[in-house]
Amino acid sequence: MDMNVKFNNLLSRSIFIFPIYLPYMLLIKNASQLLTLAGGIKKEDYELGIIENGAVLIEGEKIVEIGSTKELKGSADKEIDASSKVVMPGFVDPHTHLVFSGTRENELYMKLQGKTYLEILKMGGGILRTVRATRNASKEALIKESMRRLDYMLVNGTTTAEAKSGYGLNYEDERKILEVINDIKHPIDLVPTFLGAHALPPEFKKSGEHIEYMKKIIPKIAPLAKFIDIFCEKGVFNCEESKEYLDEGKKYGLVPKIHADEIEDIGCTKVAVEVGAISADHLVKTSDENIELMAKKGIIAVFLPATPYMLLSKEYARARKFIEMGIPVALATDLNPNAYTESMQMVISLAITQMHMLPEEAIAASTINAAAAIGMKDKIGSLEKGKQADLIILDAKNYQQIGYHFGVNLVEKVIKKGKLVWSRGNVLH
Ligand SMILES: N=CN[C@@H](CCC(=O)O)C(=O)O
Ligand SMILES: [Zn+2]
Repeated sequence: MDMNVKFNNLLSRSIFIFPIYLPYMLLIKNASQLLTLAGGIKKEDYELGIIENGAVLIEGEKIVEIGSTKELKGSADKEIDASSKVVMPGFVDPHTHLVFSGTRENELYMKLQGKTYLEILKMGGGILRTVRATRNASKEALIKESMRRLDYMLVNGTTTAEAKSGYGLNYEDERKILEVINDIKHPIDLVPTFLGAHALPPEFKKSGEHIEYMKKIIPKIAPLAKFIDIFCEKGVFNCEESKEYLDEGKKYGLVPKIHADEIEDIGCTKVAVEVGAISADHLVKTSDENIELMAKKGIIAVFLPATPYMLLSKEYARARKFIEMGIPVALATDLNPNAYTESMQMVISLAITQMHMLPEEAIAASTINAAAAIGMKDKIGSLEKGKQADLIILDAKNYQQIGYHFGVNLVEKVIKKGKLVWSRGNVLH
């Protein structure tokens, strides 16, 4: 048999054996408003990029085309009609403590009697109460509890979230939490943060001793995390300890984040600037001078309005000041047993009503800016060609209804990596 015939036989057999799968094409069409959020993370850059009667063409896990329904219709295997709905990027939640055991609703009574967050912590409640419960919980139990929270997050429109350790405060239990974050199987993509310096555990008398212990375990724990974080606060960890601990994390490739100025401004944003943090979070008490410092270094401000809300506080981060200073601002739930919410829609409502952010600013802060706060703005957070196809379809005629129509879940469908993973009425993932 001559070579040619042999080659043709081989080719025909190989085509037969390895049929080439055409990737699945999905078209989301007829959106009353399609928000692309393409453009950037600073006020003067980003725009909602609204397309009336918009459509998104998805191939496999990626967005391949954005445009009007007229341009794109008829080009997919499956179509989802988004008539009189808003279509936008899935919410990104850049600050959560979602892996924990036990709850602290009892502390509502203490707050109602006027006890402060730090007073409750000093009494062995707060974070330390959750540490005791989480240390006693098995990895399996933590996975089970976290899956329920992730399901609530998904149906409320979150498609990517950061998740911190911080309720172990020793090597074994910090590792256990980070393994849960790395191993859990859920449509929501998780980004792990090592928050070993979250509070002073009972085994140490001085905060400096705990920092020394945590610095020693960083080499073993670093492979399980992308970020490192600390609760820089009066009576918890001071600026010097924070800088030392974050700098040690950087040696092992961990990108710094910092809980700053939640209760007092002791200068933690200065530490954020010195270590080149990707974000500083809370910022309720940040002084004008330190806001200016953050502006110079382009550090992303992450606001967590659900925390003052659940601390019965009237004081929220001065979002307008940060925005006027040109600082990119993001929003997050801060999901934890003190601020126990999975809803980015509730956070958007609080950002508008309590921090006077414009709806457009709050939406950008919950998508593209939030993606930037976890180093993922090139992959998610906006609807652009080549980005991951993470979208949500909301029962809203226009985007201003998000935050305005509050206390309910407006999300009707969630598409994650090009797949419909949740549709109101049944769970598909
Ligand atoms: N303040 C520090 N850490 C979390 C709260 C954790 C907790 O209270 O369990 C926060 O960011 O608010
Ligand atoms: Zn936090």
